[in-house]
Amino acid sequence: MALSQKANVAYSPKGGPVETAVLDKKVVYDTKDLNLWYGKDHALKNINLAIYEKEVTAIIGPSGCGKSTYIKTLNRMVQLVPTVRISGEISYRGKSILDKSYQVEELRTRVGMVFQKPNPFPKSIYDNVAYGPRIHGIKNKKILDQIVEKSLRGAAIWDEVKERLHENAYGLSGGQQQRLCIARCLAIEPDVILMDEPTSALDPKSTLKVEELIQELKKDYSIIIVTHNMQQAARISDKTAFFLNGEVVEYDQTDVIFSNPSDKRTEDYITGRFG
Ligand SMILES: Nc1ncnc2c1ncn2[C@@H]1O[C@H](COP(=O)(O)OP(=O)(O)OP(=O)(O)O)[C@@H](O)[C@H]1O
Repeated sequence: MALSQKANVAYSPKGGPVETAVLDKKVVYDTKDLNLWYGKDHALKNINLAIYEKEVTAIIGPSGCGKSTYIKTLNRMVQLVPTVRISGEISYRGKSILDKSYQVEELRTRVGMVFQKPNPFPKSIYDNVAYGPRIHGIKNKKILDQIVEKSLRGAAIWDEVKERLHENAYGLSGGQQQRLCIARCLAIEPDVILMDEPTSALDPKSTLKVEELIQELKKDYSIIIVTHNMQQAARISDKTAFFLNGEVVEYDQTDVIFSNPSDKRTEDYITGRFG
């Protein structure tokens, strides 16, 4: 069923919420008329996207269309690139994050990120997960133990590592390292988890585990995932945005995007005609 036909959901096909008051789910991120340039390269063009809480939102599209750039605007990581220039607005929980007055540190405690390649620190499994809480001033060993166990359980890796918590994280398999990175993310109790192709370096079995984990995590977190894997987007996401050449071509419920897209370019992409 198309989003717009659902009784309690108001929705604009181009991405913005129409009447947020009648939505049963809150908007976590609202992006309005976002444009981004790397020097002269216009990488994001008039992006309008409302992202809802406790859902999985997939960002799909061919290489170089701006998917990673977009999710890196959501935690302001993209502004680490010196040539970047941005216009438009992104609000997170109602506050404009592009405003100079917005404290980026606050955003980073609310929004975690998982990257394409697992990137554990060269530390023990325990210290990887305890790192964020320690930075936030938690020193009590009992509390840290609890956070570490809860986060590793939350990332569905506790049983595999509970006997080796003080061994180096580099001794884990790639799939385990990725789930450890998700645990590290959960330890700061984020609101949102950004995932940039989190399974592209993993084998099918580990991919499945991470996908199952994402399904579990969306009960408590809002997840935005960039993926090249169309089946993955179809399997795990609630909504899907199709990006092309820096624009959002179509954004809708995932089943609509994959069964009844309204734009020919979306259909061509999901049926493998290009990209
Ligand atoms: N740090 C950067 N400096 C300059 N240009 C960049 C930078 N990062 C990305 N770009 C450019 O911005 C455009 C969008 O890139 P982006 O990485 O967001 O695309 P993507 O859809 O995530 O691609 P992929 O699927 O290959 O990861 C590309 O033209 C790319 O060359």
